[in-house]
Amino acid sequence: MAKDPSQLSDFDDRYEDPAEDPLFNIEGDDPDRVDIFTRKELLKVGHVPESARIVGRDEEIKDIAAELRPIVQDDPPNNVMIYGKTGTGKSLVARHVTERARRAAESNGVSVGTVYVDCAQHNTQTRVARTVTRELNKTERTDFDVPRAGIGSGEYYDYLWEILNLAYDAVIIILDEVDRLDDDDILMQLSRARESGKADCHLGVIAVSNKIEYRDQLNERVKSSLREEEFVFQPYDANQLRGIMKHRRDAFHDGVLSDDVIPLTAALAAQEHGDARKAIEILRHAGELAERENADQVVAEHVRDAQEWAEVDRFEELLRGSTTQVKFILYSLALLTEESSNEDEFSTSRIYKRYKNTTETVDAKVLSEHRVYELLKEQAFLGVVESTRTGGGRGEGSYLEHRLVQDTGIVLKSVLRDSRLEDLA
Ligand SMILES: Nc1ncnc2c1ncn2[C@@H]1O[C@H](COP(=O)(O)OP(=O)(O)OP(=O)(O)O)[C@@H](O)[C@H]1O
Repeated sequence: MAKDPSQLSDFDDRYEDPAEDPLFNIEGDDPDRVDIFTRKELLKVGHVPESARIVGRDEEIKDIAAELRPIVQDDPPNNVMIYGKTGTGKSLVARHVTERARRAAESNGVSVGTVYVDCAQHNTQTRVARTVTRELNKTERTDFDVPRAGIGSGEYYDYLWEILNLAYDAVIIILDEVDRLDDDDILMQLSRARESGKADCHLGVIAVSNKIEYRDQLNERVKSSLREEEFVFQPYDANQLRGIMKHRRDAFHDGVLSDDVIPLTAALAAQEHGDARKAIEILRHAGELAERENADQVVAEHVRDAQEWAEVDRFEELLRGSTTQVKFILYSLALLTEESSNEDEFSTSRIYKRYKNTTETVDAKVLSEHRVYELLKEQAFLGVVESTRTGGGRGEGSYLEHRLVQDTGIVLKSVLRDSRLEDLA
């Protein structure tokens, strides 16, 4: 008998009525339990909020709209480049303005296609060309399908030019994290499509990057064909972050957020570099922690725990791909730091002694002191530790001392999340 593809397996369940499965039985929930969230989707990072919820970016929205405005009258838009640190609203503003431009143009009888591409995920020319082409293809207008695989970027471009000619007056393409592309030829293809006679459609590119030096890396031909307008988004201050979060408070049920939660979350995110993504993530996670604890309210302590969780996560991301040996070294340095109340910089030989101790405890291979020194220098290059040269006393040579950049608690927690280091915990 053919299997129902929606079934994950032949699930031989003990519960006749699946609603009785205790893991998922919502009837058994405590009736006094307070629901924390009412519209959690407002706290999702990819969520594009309506205008009223966008705070402190009026000028940027106006400026970028001015670059796209020509499409409303079926004239060519300008290309735009948006720079700024992470979480400063670049993607949000790009998507928001693009959608408004599309609606305004459509109501004026100009048909506009829009595509958003995350170049961190689609980092080759073929992948971007495929995403753009397949998303823009409207079979009812073009009467053909675009293959998912088996063709190269050149063929995707051929499809794309045909789609642009058949289906649209103008198209706006957002290339987010554009610096992650392994080849900038796509920028040239798109910006030259019309003048080279390939597409009879206005094409605007909004490229987004958090690397301000990105433009200098572009090849001259790309720069001259893109001729884009540049905008730099500044980080948010604590006031703006507070505003951003207040406009999402209806993600929570009334009365669930204690008064100090939003100011504290804003202050913590502002201390970093005014990252709205981080602020929203901390707020969501604080809510989840309260939910898990069955608490009636989200309070300051949930925010602090959520912030620590975010830092451990970020640090773990930085360590992803590091060997177990590197983690032994960082673990040893963290312990040394914790044990010493008045110093946080240690010579390689002190770290090595501690490291030997650590590896022996779990019966792991012990590297040579020189190798540990090299690995510490590698970690300094990655920004995990800071190594400074110290002059020895008389007759002694100078040597390196190493210090953890991140809080020891965070380092210990991230390192111990690795199951291979479980025994140390
Ligand atoms: N001005 C704002 N008003 C309301 N929400 C905002 C604002 N700026 C950013 N956000 C929210 O913060 C989160 C991160 O914003 P966004 O993705 O636009 O940042 P970004 O600058 O593109 O970051 P990255 O470079 O890391 O991609 C999103 O959830 C977004 O909705």
